[in-house]
Amino acid sequence: MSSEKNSSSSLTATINGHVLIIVMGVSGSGKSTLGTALAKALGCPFVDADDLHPQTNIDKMSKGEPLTDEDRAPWLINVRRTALKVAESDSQDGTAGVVVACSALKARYREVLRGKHTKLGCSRDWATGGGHGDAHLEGEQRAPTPPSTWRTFFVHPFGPHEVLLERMMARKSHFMKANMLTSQIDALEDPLGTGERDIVPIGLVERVEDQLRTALKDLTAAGVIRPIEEIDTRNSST
Ligand SMILES: Nc1ncnc2c1ncn2[C@@H]1O[C@H](COP(=O)(O)OP(=O)(O)OP(=O)(O)O)[C@@H](O)[C@H]1O
Ligand SMILES: O=C(O)[C@H](O)[C@@H](O)[C@H](O)[C@H](O)CO
Repeated sequence: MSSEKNSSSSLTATINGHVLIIVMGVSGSGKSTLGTALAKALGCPFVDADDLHPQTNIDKMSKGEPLTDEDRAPWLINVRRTALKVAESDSQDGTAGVVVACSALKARYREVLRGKHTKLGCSRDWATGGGHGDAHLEGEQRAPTPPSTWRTFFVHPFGPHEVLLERMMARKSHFMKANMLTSQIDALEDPLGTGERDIVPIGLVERVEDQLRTALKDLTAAGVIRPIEEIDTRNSST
């Protein structure tokens, strides 16, 4: 990504290599809001995983029924594959990046999003097709074979349930109603609790700009992105 592309925003950085950044969390936690801001700051595309849910999933959630592993499995595979495709089509100067807003509530879901083969607690290994192969899946559902150069990072806004509830109750036209919050919280496997290392925790009640600053700082420390200033310095010395 070129620094010129990012120059309109005050908080800017650039992708380092091939990077998939997933803003995860329960409904109403601010994934879309922070994800959009992060993508803008990085000058890379943004994908909202809610836009990739099949209509059956949306209908189910709209009726107040939580999704199951079986409902989420093909969707998660599609989220990763779509995100990489979008990033690759926007790739510049040997770098490719994309920011995705996706609930990614369970550790096994995050494994699928990292491109690792895993079972999701159902009879079939959705990521690999398991012992049955993936011949039963139609083209769009087939497991991706991600290039090994891709690194995946999760940014996780989390905080008090009362704040989440307040935010969900304030939005009127969203398909996900506030009565689904408990099931979302029950499903969440805290990525810090599971010892996952590619996680950037973010305070839910902070201003979006402060959340963005923390995310950029921690992703820079992890070597996933580079501040624009660093790029400019490097360019001017060559
Ligand atoms: N840092 C913040 N401070 C105050 N309000 C926020 C913040 N981030 C998001 N919001 C508000 O909270 C609500 C939920 O945010 P958002 O839609 O980004 O969450 P989400 O996790 O993508 O939700 P869902 O997955 O349910 O669609 C929105 O009304 C948004 O404006
Ligand atoms: O895994 C899930 O249960 C879903 O992805 C939900 O999290 C919603 O789609 C989203 O949060 C919209 O409110």
